[in-house]
Amino acid sequence: MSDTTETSSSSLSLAEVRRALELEVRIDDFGFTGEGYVRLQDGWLSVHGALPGEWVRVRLQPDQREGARRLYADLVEVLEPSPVRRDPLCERDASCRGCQLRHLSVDEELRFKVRGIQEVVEKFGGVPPGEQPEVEILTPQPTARGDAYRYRTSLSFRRVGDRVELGLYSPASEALISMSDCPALTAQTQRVVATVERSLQGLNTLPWDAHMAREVSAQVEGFEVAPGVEQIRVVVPNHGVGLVEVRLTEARDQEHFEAQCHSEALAGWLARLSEYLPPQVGLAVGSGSFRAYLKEPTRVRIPLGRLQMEVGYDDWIHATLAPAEVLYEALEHWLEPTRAERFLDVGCGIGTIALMLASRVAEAVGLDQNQASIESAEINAVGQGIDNAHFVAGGWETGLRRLAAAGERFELATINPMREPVGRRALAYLNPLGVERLVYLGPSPAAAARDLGALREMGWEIDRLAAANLHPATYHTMLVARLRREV
Ligand SMILES: C[S@@+](CC[C@H](N)C(=O)[O-])C[C@H]1O[C@@H](n2cnc3c(N)ncnc32)[C@H](O)[C@@H]1O
Repeated sequence: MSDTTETSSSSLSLAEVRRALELEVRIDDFGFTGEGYVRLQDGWLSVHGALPGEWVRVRLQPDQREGARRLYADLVEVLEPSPVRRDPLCERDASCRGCQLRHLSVDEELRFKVRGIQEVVEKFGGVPPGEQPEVEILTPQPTARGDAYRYRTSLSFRRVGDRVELGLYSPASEALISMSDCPALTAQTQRVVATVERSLQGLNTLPWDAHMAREVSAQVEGFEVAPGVEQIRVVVPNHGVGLVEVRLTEARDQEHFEAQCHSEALAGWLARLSEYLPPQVGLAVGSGSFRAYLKEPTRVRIPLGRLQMEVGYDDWIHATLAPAEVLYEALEHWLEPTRAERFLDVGCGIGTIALMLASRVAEAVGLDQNQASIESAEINAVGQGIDNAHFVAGGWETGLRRLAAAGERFELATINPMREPVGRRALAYLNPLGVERLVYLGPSPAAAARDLGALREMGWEIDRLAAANLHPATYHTMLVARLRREV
């Protein structure tokens, strides 16, 4: 009996798919995370890397969950390619899965992102497509291959027998996926990753302290993690000033952390790595809340538009530069600020938006729950000579309530949360704060659309929408919405 089943896909059932080793199927549409999916009689089949309309040969992944309505298969061969398929120009495309849309033309990728925004605004925001403003696209120019914008990457490290590996875990590969020539990284970041990778080879021959090895090594899927070294984080912005942080397995306390740092083996390797790194790239060792800097600079400097932002290691910051600059530029334009107005930056992080707007408004105030970021924002205000921007620490609800109780008023605001909705209770303070124009920047479109739904019920109207392409070649999209309220 042949292992390959040929059939028209939607007539298949989950049980039939489970029985087949390989199948030939027609892909129906995109799934939420950019994978191709096939509608089955009683469920779905997801195929990473397959495009709608394509006829493909797929192999069912092993160990699928009993009773699941969604099954997963790997793409074996594209038998009839879609006209919008492009060469991914990346050898690891099939195994890495970091860029889910790398095989899609840029125009189609942007259409996919616009459609995603329309769908969530309808589903969670309660606005039918016919009543939505047209979804604009905010994307770096030129989009060409849509790559090489990432200047930050966190890589795992492990030792497998005689080999060392530095890279990313992938559901499609046993080995860590090397990032030293990843086309999504800027050339400078690639170079530093390659340097660290080369220097890591030396770890194999280091005389690890037996006690330390016992203390900090762990077994992960049968592989021994290198004693002491868990993860390596690399940040290298445009003009080359960056930092490599070697993350040690969790330290119990300061003493334990220092014992790890000073172990002869690790210290030797770190000294060697420090010599290999370009002069502007600093080196730090960290573990949970402990960090020691071995080589300056201790803070990263990031050019953003006309600002030079200093970023501490506990601060949130975009992982891509050129797309973030496009977003900030659009934001300034969308807010229509005037010198008579006050501006509130909710979820201000290191203060980028407040500082960018400060010269165009009477006063800018930033709110964030991360005390370290508030301190960075203050440093950045002083560093840029801006004296009409102030920053306060606080959570969404407590922070906004405190501002409202103090009688503060703002005509303009931005809200920029992480991937969770801000929630109705906190959003309700925007009205007593007097906010009239609001731009919402939502890294999770579904979460953002829930907040938009809540705001609409409080009298806000969405008058502009955009899909911001902050992570080209991936399915990630930021929802940007401008809202107005009659006061
Ligand atoms: C996506 S970052 C935005 C940073 C900033 N707007 C920028 O453009 O660089 C989200 C920020 O929201 C803050 N945040 C997350 N949850 C929060 C909460 N419950 N209350 C206040 N701030 C919060 C985080 O600390 C983080 O700095």
